[in-house]
Amino acid sequence: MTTAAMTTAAIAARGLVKRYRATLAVGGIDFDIAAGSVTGLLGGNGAGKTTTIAMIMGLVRPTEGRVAVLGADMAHERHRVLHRMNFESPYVDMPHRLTVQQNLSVFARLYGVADVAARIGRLAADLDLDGLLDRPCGKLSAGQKTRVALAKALINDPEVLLLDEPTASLDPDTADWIRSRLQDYCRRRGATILLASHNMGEVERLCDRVIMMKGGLIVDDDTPPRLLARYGRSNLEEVFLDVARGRGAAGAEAGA
Ligand SMILES: Nc1ncnc2c1ncn2[C@@H]1O[C@H](COP(=O)(O)OP(=O)(O)OP(=O)(O)O)[C@@H](O)[C@H]1O
Repeated sequence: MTTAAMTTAAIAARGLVKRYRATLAVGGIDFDIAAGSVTGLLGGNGAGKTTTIAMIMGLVRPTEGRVAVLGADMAHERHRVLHRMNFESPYVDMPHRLTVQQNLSVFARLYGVADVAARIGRLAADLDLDGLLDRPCGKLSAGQKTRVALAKALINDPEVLLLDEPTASLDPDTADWIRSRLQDYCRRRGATILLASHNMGEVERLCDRVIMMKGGLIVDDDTPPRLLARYGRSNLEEVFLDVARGRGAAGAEAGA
C-alpha cells in the first residue's frame, strides 16, 4: 500500500483500527475507492460500517491507521477537503425548531456555498421540497426528513458522498424515489459514493462494488456480479446470509 495510491484514490484506508475500550469496532482494514465509483458497505449489525464511515469523515479518530479523502490525510489535513465531501444518515437529526429553509441555509453557509438562495431553490425543485421549506424540521415525516437530509448532504455539490443507510425506515416507493435521485446525482456529478446499507436491492441497484464487513474486518470485496457468481447465488441477500453465517464462497469451498 503506497502513499501514491492513497493520493490517487478518492478514499483510501490503511491499517484502520478503532477500539472502544474492550470493543474492537474496526479491526484493521485497507481499501481504495476509485473516484466516480459507487461502493456498498455491507455487514450485519455491529460489523463496523458506521465506525468506518465516521473515521472517513474525520468524526472518529482511528486508534491505528490512516484515512485519506481526495488525497488529504483526515487526521491532519481534513480542512483541505471537508468542503468537497458530505454525509447523510437518517440517525443524525437537524435542529427541530428551525424550518427546512433555515436549516439548509445554515449548512449552505457552513460549506461556503456561493449563492445560497439559488442552491436551495435548485435542491428544493430536485427533491420536491418546495412545500416544506417553511415547515419546522421537527414536524416532518420520516420520508420528508430523508428528503431534507439528502438536500443537506448535496448542499455543497460534494465530490465524495458518504451515506449511512439513506433509505432506512422509508416505504418502498419513497425509498425508490430517493435511490433515483441519488442515481441522478451520481450521473450528473460523477461523485464518489460510499453507501452503508442493509437493503440488498438498493446495493444491487446503485453499487458497482461491494465491501462486506464482519466483526470489524473486510471479509469480501468485489463487484455484485462476481460476488453472485463466486457464491453461486442469484441475489446479494443470499450472499449476505452466506457471509453472515460463515459460509464461504462456492468457489472457495471447491478450492478454486
Ligand atoms: N461510541 C461507541 N462506544 C462504544 N462502542 C461503540 C461505539 N460506537 C460503536 N461501538 C461498537 O462498535 C461496534 C461496531 O459498531 P458500528 O456502529 O460501527 O456497526 P455497524 O456495522 O454500523 O452496525 P449497524 O448495522 O447496527 O448500524 C459495535 O460492537 C458497537 O457496539
